[in-house]
Amino acid sequence: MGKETNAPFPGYFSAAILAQVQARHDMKRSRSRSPHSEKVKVSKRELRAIFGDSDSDFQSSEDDETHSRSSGIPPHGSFSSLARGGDFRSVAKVEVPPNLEQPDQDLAEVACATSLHTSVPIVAPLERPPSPALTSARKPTGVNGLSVVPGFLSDSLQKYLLQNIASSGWLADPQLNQAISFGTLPTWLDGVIAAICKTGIFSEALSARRPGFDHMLLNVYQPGEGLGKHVDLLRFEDGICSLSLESPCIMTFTHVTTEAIRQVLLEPGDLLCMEGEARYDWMHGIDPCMQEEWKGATINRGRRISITLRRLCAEGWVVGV
Ligand SMILES: O=C(O)CCC(=O)C(=O)O
Ligand SMILES: [Fe+2]
Repeated sequence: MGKETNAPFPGYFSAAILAQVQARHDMKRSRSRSPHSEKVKVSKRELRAIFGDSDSDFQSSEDDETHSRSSGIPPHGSFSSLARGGDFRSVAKVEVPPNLEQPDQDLAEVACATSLHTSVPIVAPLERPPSPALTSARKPTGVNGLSVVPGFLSDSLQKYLLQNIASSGWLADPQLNQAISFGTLPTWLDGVIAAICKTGIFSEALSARRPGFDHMLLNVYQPGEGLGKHVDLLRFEDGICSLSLESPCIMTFTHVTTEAIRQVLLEPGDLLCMEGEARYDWMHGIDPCMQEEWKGATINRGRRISITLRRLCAEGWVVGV
């Protein structure tokens, strides 16, 4: 497990940026383990100093504290952090402008977690993975571009993913509730990603892009924890998926202009996909509560883990998660 340092929350800058900003700043390392956050400002000049003028081809490696730029090597890395729902979601709503026009302007206030592991290895799979369902059978959702595929992950595949998450060490510290992997994703996700691209859930163009996804966000929700409603940041391309593990929940979609509301039940093993309208015109969120009602049945909210798969836009590698 890596050492603990302060570092910005994911939510503003890409994981690679976070690692580099962190290395550069040697930011206010704190011995405190409490989950509160603090703020730091990052300017364009600092980003320039880190990346030079180009916004591509930098490498972030767990073995390389300096995170040097390196052409031809795809950026990759992973870390886990503490991002307590409220803090993270409220700050994550603030958009960092994607253009870096004014040289010395502060780009944003970046919340710093007081507990973050920067050197979490990308682990090899534990065993041969069970095959994911190659189904595109979906429930109607009432939102254009929103698909839910119930039972996409068999019980054994859910177990396989959970075992690999556990063995990754990302969440070994119970205080940590989020992990990010970007660039080359853990190989134990390969089968699932390939299956998502083959099921025909997404449009042809999105299904055909390679890599299908280059950013994984793992969220752990303790019983009763929710997720503030939001539209995913624009530094991610269209075509976003989330896999549900361990506990059911109801996800609420709220239209950004009409405020129309639609809800979907997400059960362990379900795959949720957002494309087009669902991705851009509707916010999604999860109510914080211990119990909720779904078609006359009571849903008890235990611990839930979700794996969100996304693809960073080209400029997303520079300014944003
Ligand atoms: O937990 C989920 O299924 C979705 C998470 C999510 O929307 C996000 O992290 O942006
Ligand atoms: Fe989201």
